[in-house]
Parts: sequence; C-alpha cells; structure tokens
Amino acid sequence: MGQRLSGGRSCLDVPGRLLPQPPPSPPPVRRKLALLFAMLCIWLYMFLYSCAGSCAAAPGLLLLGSGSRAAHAPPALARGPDGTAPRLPFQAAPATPLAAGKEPAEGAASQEEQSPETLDSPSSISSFFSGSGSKQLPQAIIIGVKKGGTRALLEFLRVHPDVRAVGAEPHFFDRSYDKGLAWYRDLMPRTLEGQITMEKTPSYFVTREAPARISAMSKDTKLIVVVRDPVTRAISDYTQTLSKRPDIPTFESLTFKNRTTGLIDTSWSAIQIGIYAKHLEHWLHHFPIGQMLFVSGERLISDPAGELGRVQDFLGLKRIITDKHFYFNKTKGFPCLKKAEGSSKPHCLGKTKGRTHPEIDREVVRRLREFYRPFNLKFYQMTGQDFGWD
Ligand SMILES: Nc1ncnc2c1ncn2[C@@H]1O[C@H](COP(=O)(O)OS(=O)(=O)O)[C@@H](OP(=O)(O)O)[C@H]1O
Repeated sequence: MGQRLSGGRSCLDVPGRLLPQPPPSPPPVRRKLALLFAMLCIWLYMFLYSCAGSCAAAPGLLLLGSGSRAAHAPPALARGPDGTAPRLPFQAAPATPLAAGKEPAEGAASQEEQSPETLDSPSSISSFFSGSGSKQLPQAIIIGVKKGGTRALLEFLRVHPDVRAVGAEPHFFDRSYDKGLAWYRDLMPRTLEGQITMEKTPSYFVTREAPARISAMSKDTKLIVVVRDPVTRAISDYTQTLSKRPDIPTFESLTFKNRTTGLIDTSWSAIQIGIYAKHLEHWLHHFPIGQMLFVSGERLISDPAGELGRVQDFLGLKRIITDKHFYFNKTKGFPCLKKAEGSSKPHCLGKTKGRTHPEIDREVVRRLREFYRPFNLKFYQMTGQDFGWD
C-alpha cells in the first residue's frame, strides 16, 4: 500500500514496504525547495509585471501597470466606462504643411527614413522596467528642423536616465491630430516620477497649425529646434529625395523659378523650410521665446557634449551626458555614442544620416547664401544667437 511521505506530495507516493521508514526530510533539502519555490514566484511576478507594460490587450494585467501619475492625467484623457479612449472636443483634420513645395520634395512633412536601430528597440532589461510607470503626454518636443540633426539629438538625449522618448516620429500635430490626445499619449513610453517624456517630429516647425495645437495640449511644453545652415540643409533635404527618386531634376534647376533672372523658388519646400525667421514668428504667437531652445546643428557635430549640456540645462535635467559619452568615428565622419541607450555597445546613427551630398554649382550656392542672409540675420536677432552661417 502506498504511504505518503511528509509534506503531502502525492506524486512522491511509493510502496512503503519497499523502503525503510524515511527519516524526516533533512532541513537543507526543504530549504532548497522553499528557495526554488520563492524564485519561481519572483520570476512569475516579474513576468506578469513586465507584461503589464507591453500586453495592453490583456485587460486583467492593465492594473499592474498603472502608476501614480496616471491619476494626474487630464480629465479629458480619462477612459470611458467601456475602457475606450474618448474623442476630444478639439479634434481637427490633418494639417497642411506650411511649405507645400515642388512635387519632387514631397512637402515639408516627408517621413524620416529610419534605420531599424533608431526605432524603438529597447533592451530586454529596459522592456522589463518599461512595465512600470505610466504614459504621459510629452513635456518637451523636438519640433524641427528637418535635416537639422534632430535624430542625433534625440538619440543622444535618450542616454539620459530621466529622458524617455518615442523612437519613431509620431507626426501627431501635423498628420494625425484628428486621432486625439489619448491616441497620442498611448504612443509614448511609460515614465516614472521625475522622468521626461519626449518625441521628435521635425515637420512641426513648418506646420501652421502646430503651435496652437501644442499650446492647447500644454502651454508649458518645452520646444527644441535644431537649426542648420539653411543652404546645407536644403542640399541635405534634396539629397534625401534624390536617394529615393534618382530621376528628379538637378538641385540647381529646382532652386530657381527663373534661372536667368536668378529668382529663387521659395515655394520649393527645400528652400522654404530654411526661412527660419518666418516660421519662428508663428511659434512666438503661442510660446514665449524662453520656452524654446535653439540647438546648432553644426555644433551638435563639432561639440555634441557642449550642445547636450545646454539641452540638459534647458530641460532641467542633471548634466549626465558629457564628453565621456561620445567618440568620433572616423569612418562615419560623425560623433557616435560609446554606449547606446539600454546597450553596452558603441552606436552611430544609420546610413541615412550623414550622406554624401552632390556637388552643387558654386554660383547657385552663392545666390542662395545671398537669399538667406536677411532671414538669417532676423533669426539671430529673434533668438539672440549668432549661428555663424554668413
Ligand atoms: N552624430 C551624427 N551622426 C550622423 N548625422 C548627424 C549627426 N549629428 C548630426 N547629424 C546630421 O543630421 C542630419 C539629419 O538630420 P535629421 O536627423 O534631423 O533628419 S530628418 O529630418 O529626421 O530626416 C544629417 O544630415 P546629412 O549629413 O545631410 O545626411 C547629419 O549631417
């Protein structure tokens, strides 16, 4: 007949007469079993907890992920009784970019080409921790400018432990505003108390509706603009389009409305985006200049730590990102991170950042410099910074 061993483990039942009476389990074995069980419980708890961050579809797990800050969400963002996000009162149609541009440049809001590593690719550790905290609307946004160095700035900032940013460009305030703030907030990574939520969409800077829309979300939003010599920026913009559509006309022919008279085609978005003073005026109707930070795209390359120091100050962050975080990669020709966010490996931006530009006719470059000079000077006055493009 079977005889139960101590501890009531029925799977260990054996015929009693075949065995000598077992001595009571030696305490070390019991201790090991208890330890094993405790470890299993911890592992299970960790699994469920991290799942709460990523398995949004699992209703039973959602509660685990709701941090204290969720309670402070604006009432307009509260979920309805059915758990769905409400439509917000100020929903609007997608914005038309300020710079419509010639057909080849596809307007101001062309999608950034991202190499896979620049999209959200959190390490397993950071995905585990992303299960805690709550999603917040961004307190700071990199609003521009296209081809200014916005990706480099965001990737560098993400190294800071108090910055959490969405990897891809949300394009909420220009293309998806009708989806509502709850949709936008849901795109954001989870943050803990004291962490800043950020995103970057460079087309916001030239989108007419963006200043009012961002101000309606929060008039305290901090705005960062990475600016670069408008002539180089235009060539960089053109180079990106050329890489996708090699059959487009030359930069020189697109620059002019009339090459003989030297009249610049300001409707071409590659040119239009660089008239920074004009775009800035729209923002200043909604935000004080002190709430905007202008980062030099050139210095972001020559002295990334210096520019990152200014950005950290502006965001009220401890200066954690310093010289020690960067090295100059000779093959890439750009500064790279010694360690990317959530990784211990060096990290340079992908192939779509730091392209070789085509050679542009010197006379055309000279004419463009002449065209931009008054706008640049106005921009220096408005920002109180001389970017040295002239
Ligand atoms: N560290 C580092 N590595 C690589 N590239 C760097 C870096 N810092 C700034 N840049 C410059 O960033 C330019 C691309 O700007 P954006 O990221 O704003 O482009 S985009 O609007 O998001 O498409 C890109 O423009 P191009 O050189 O014309 O490709 C770079 O000059």
